[in-house]
Amino acid sequence: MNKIAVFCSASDYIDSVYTEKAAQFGAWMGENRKWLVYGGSNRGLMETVARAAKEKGAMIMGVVPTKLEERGMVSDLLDVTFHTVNLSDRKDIMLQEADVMVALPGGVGTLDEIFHVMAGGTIGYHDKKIIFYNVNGFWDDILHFLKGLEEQRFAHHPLNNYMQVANTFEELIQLLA
Ligand SMILES: Nc1ncnc2c1ncn2[C@@H]1O[C@H](COP(=O)(O)O)[C@@H](O)[C@H]1O
Repeated sequence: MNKIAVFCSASDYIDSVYTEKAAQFGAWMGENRKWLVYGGSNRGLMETVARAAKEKGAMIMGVVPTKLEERGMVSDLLDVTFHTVNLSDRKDIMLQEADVMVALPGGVGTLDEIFHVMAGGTIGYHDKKIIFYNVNGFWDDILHFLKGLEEQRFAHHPLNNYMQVANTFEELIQLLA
Protein backbone atom coordinates (compact mmCIF):
# COMPACT_ATOMS: atom_id res chain seq x y z
CA MET A 1 0.00 0.00 0.00
CA ASN A 2 1.91 3.00 -1.21
CA LYS A 3 -0.64 5.77 -1.34
CA ILE A 4 -2.41 6.38 1.93
CA ALA A 5 -5.27 8.83 2.22
CA VAL A 6 -5.51 10.40 5.65
CA PHE A 7 -8.71 12.00 6.90
CA CYS A 8 -8.27 14.03 10.08
CA SER A 9 -9.05 17.18 11.98
CA ALA A 10 -8.43 20.65 10.60
CA SER A 11 -8.64 22.11 14.11
CA ASP A 12 -5.65 23.75 15.80
CA TYR A 13 -7.26 23.57 19.24
CA ILE A 14 -7.32 19.87 20.08
CA ASP A 15 -5.47 17.90 22.75
CA SER A 16 -1.75 17.34 22.11
CA VAL A 17 -2.16 13.54 22.37
CA TYR A 18 -3.76 13.62 18.92
CA THR A 19 -1.05 15.84 17.48
CA GLU A 20 1.68 13.52 18.78
CA LYS A 21 0.07 10.45 17.25
CA ALA A 22 -0.53 12.23 13.94
CA ALA A 23 3.13 13.26 13.82
CA GLN A 24 4.26 9.72 14.63
CA PHE A 25 2.14 8.35 11.80
CA GLY A 26 3.34 11.02 9.38
CA ALA A 27 6.98 10.23 10.21
CA TRP A 28 6.34 6.53 9.60
CA MET A 29 4.90 7.35 6.18
CA GLY A 30 8.01 9.30 5.28
CA GLU A 31 10.40 6.64 6.58
CA ASN A 32 8.54 4.04 4.53
CA ARG A 33 8.42 6.19 1.39
CA LYS A 34 4.65 6.40 1.23
CA TRP A 35 2.57 8.98 -0.55
CA LEU A 36 0.27 11.00 1.68
CA VAL A 37 -3.03 11.81 -0.03
CA TYR A 38 -5.08 14.30 1.98
CA GLY A 39 -7.16 17.44 1.87
CA GLY A 40 -4.17 19.80 1.60
CA SER A 41 -5.16 22.21 4.37
CA ASN A 42 -2.56 23.95 6.52
CA ARG A 43 -4.60 23.49 9.71
CA GLY A 44 -4.71 21.06 12.61
CA LEU A 45 -3.75 17.42 12.32
CA MET A 46 -3.77 17.79 8.54
CA GLU A 47 -0.73 20.05 8.64
CA THR A 48 0.86 18.01 11.45
CA VAL A 49 0.74 14.74 9.57
CA ALA A 50 1.87 16.32 6.30
CA ARG A 51 4.82 18.14 7.90
CA ALA A 52 6.05 15.04 9.72
CA ALA A 53 5.64 12.91 6.59
CA LYS A 54 7.45 15.40 4.37
CA GLU A 55 10.33 15.86 6.82
CA LYS A 56 10.96 12.11 6.63
CA GLY A 57 10.74 11.88 2.85
CA ALA A 58 7.11 11.21 1.93
CA MET A 59 5.56 12.70 -1.16
CA ILE A 60 2.53 14.85 -0.44
CA MET A 61 -0.57 14.97 -2.62
CA GLY A 62 -3.11 17.61 -1.63
CA VAL A 63 -6.66 17.55 -2.96
CA VAL A 64 -7.78 21.10 -2.49
CA PRO A 65 -11.27 22.55 -2.95
CA THR A 66 -11.63 26.12 -4.21
CA LYS A 67 -13.01 27.39 -0.89
CA LEU A 68 -9.80 26.48 0.90
CA GLU A 69 -7.73 28.21 -1.77
CA GLU A 70 -9.86 31.36 -1.57
CA ARG A 71 -9.28 31.47 2.18
CA GLY A 72 -5.52 30.98 1.96
CA MET A 73 -5.73 27.68 3.86
CA VAL A 74 -3.58 25.57 1.54
CA SER A 75 -0.44 23.96 2.92
CA ASP A 76 2.88 24.90 1.36
CA LEU A 77 4.06 21.28 1.73
CA LEU A 78 2.31 19.87 -1.34
CA ASP A 79 4.33 18.11 -4.06
CA VAL A 80 1.24 17.48 -6.18
CA THR A 81 -1.96 19.52 -6.03
CA PHE A 82 -5.38 18.51 -7.30
CA HIS A 83 -7.78 21.43 -7.54
CA THR A 84 -11.42 20.51 -6.93
CA VAL A 85 -14.65 22.43 -7.22
CA ASN A 86 -16.19 21.19 -3.99
CA LEU A 87 -15.98 18.60 -1.21
CA SER A 88 -17.73 15.91 -3.27
CA ASP A 89 -15.18 15.73 -6.05
CA ARG A 90 -12.44 16.11 -3.46
CA LYS A 91 -13.61 12.91 -1.77
CA ASP A 92 -13.88 11.11 -5.10
CA ILE A 93 -10.31 12.03 -6.05
CA MET A 94 -8.84 11.05 -2.68
CA LEU A 95 -10.63 7.70 -2.94
CA GLN A 96 -9.49 7.21 -6.51
CA GLU A 97 -5.84 8.09 -5.79
CA ALA A 98 -5.28 6.18 -2.55
CA ASP A 99 -4.84 2.47 -1.93
CA VAL A 100 -6.25 2.67 1.58
CA MET A 101 -7.77 5.32 3.82
CA VAL A 102 -6.90 6.07 7.45
CA ALA A 103 -9.19 8.12 9.69
CA LEU A 104 -7.42 9.93 12.48
CA PRO A 105 -9.53 11.85 14.99
CA GLY A 106 -11.57 14.58 13.35
CA GLY A 107 -14.88 16.38 13.13
CA VAL A 108 -17.74 16.45 10.63
CA GLY A 109 -15.40 16.80 7.65
CA THR A 110 -13.60 13.63 8.67
CA LEU A 111 -16.89 11.83 9.32
CA ASP A 112 -18.13 12.86 5.88
CA GLU A 113 -15.01 11.37 4.29
CA ILE A 114 -15.24 8.13 6.29
CA PHE A 115 -18.84 7.48 5.34
CA HIS A 116 -18.23 8.40 1.71
CA VAL A 117 -15.68 5.60 1.55
CA MET A 118 -17.81 3.08 3.45
CA ALA A 119 -21.00 3.82 1.55
CA GLY A 120 -19.22 3.48 -1.81
CA GLY A 121 -17.78 0.15 -0.70
CA THR A 122 -21.11 -1.24 0.44
CA ILE A 123 -22.66 -0.87 -3.01
CA GLY A 124 -19.59 -2.06 -4.87
CA TYR A 125 -18.03 1.10 -6.30
CA HIS A 126 -14.64 0.05 -4.90
CA ASP A 127 -13.03 -2.43 -2.53
CA LYS A 128 -10.87 -0.04 -0.50
CA LYS A 129 -11.08 -0.03 3.26
CA ILE A 130 -11.13 2.69 5.83
CA ILE A 131 -8.97 2.13 8.91
CA PHE A 132 -10.16 3.87 12.05
CA TYR A 133 -7.06 4.88 14.00
CA ASN A 134 -8.67 4.85 17.41
CA VAL A 135 -6.25 7.13 19.25
CA ASN A 136 -7.24 7.48 22.89
CA GLY A 137 -10.51 5.64 22.18
CA PHE A 138 -11.60 8.60 20.07
CA TRP A 139 -13.74 6.50 17.71
CA ASP A 140 -15.30 4.25 20.39
CA ASP A 141 -18.75 5.86 20.22
CA ILE A 142 -18.93 5.63 16.43
CA LEU A 143 -17.69 2.03 16.47
CA HIS A 144 -20.33 1.17 19.04
CA PHE A 145 -22.99 2.82 16.88
CA LEU A 146 -21.83 0.89 13.80
CA LYS A 147 -22.00 -2.37 15.77
CA GLY A 148 -25.60 -1.46 16.64
CA LEU A 149 -26.38 -1.00 12.95
CA GLU A 150 -25.25 -4.56 12.34
CA GLU A 151 -27.12 -5.99 15.31
CA GLN A 152 -30.34 -4.29 14.20
CA ARG A 153 -29.71 -5.36 10.60
CA PHE A 154 -29.46 -1.87 9.17
CA ALA A 155 -26.13 -2.93 7.71
CA HIS A 156 -26.56 -5.14 4.67
CA HIS A 157 -23.16 -6.85 5.01
CA PRO A 158 -20.65 -7.26 7.85
CA LEU A 159 -19.14 -3.79 8.18
CA ASN A 160 -15.73 -5.35 8.71
CA ASN A 161 -15.79 -5.90 4.95
CA TYR A 162 -15.36 -2.14 4.58
CA MET A 163 -13.52 -1.01 7.70
CA GLN A 164 -10.78 -1.98 10.13
CA VAL A 165 -9.84 -0.66 13.55
CA ALA A 166 -6.35 0.04 14.90
CA ASN A 167 -6.31 0.74 18.60
CA THR A 168 -2.55 1.33 18.72
CA PHE A 169 0.15 2.64 16.42
CA GLU A 170 1.55 -0.90 16.12
CA GLU A 171 -1.84 -2.24 15.03
CA LEU A 172 -2.11 0.53 12.46
CA ILE A 173 1.27 -0.30 10.97
CA GLN A 174 0.39 -4.00 10.85
CA LEU A 175 -2.79 -3.24 8.93
CA LEU A 176 -0.86 -1.13 6.45
CA ALA A 177 1.92 -3.69 5.97
N1 LIG B 1 -13.08 23.45 5.99
C1 LIG B 1 -12.23 22.42 5.89
N2 LIG B 1 -10.92 22.65 6.04
C2 LIG B 1 -10.06 21.64 5.91
N3 LIG B 1 -10.44 20.38 5.67
C3 LIG B 1 -11.73 20.10 5.53
C4 LIG B 1 -12.68 21.09 5.62
N4 LIG B 1 -13.91 20.53 5.44
C5 LIG B 1 -13.72 19.23 5.24
N5 LIG B 1 -12.40 18.95 5.28
C6 LIG B 1 -11.91 17.56 5.17
O1 LIG B 1 -12.38 16.94 6.38
C7 LIG B 1 -11.30 16.82 7.30
C8 LIG B 1 -11.20 18.00 8.21
O2 LIG B 1 -12.46 18.44 8.65
P1 LIG B 1 -12.84 18.31 10.22
O3 LIG B 1 -14.25 18.81 10.30
O4 LIG B 1 -11.87 19.15 11.00
O5 LIG B 1 -12.75 16.85 10.57
C9 LIG B 1 -10.07 16.67 6.44
O6 LIG B 1 -9.75 15.30 6.27
C10 LIG B 1 -10.41 17.37 5.14
O7 LIG B 1 -10.00 16.62 4.00
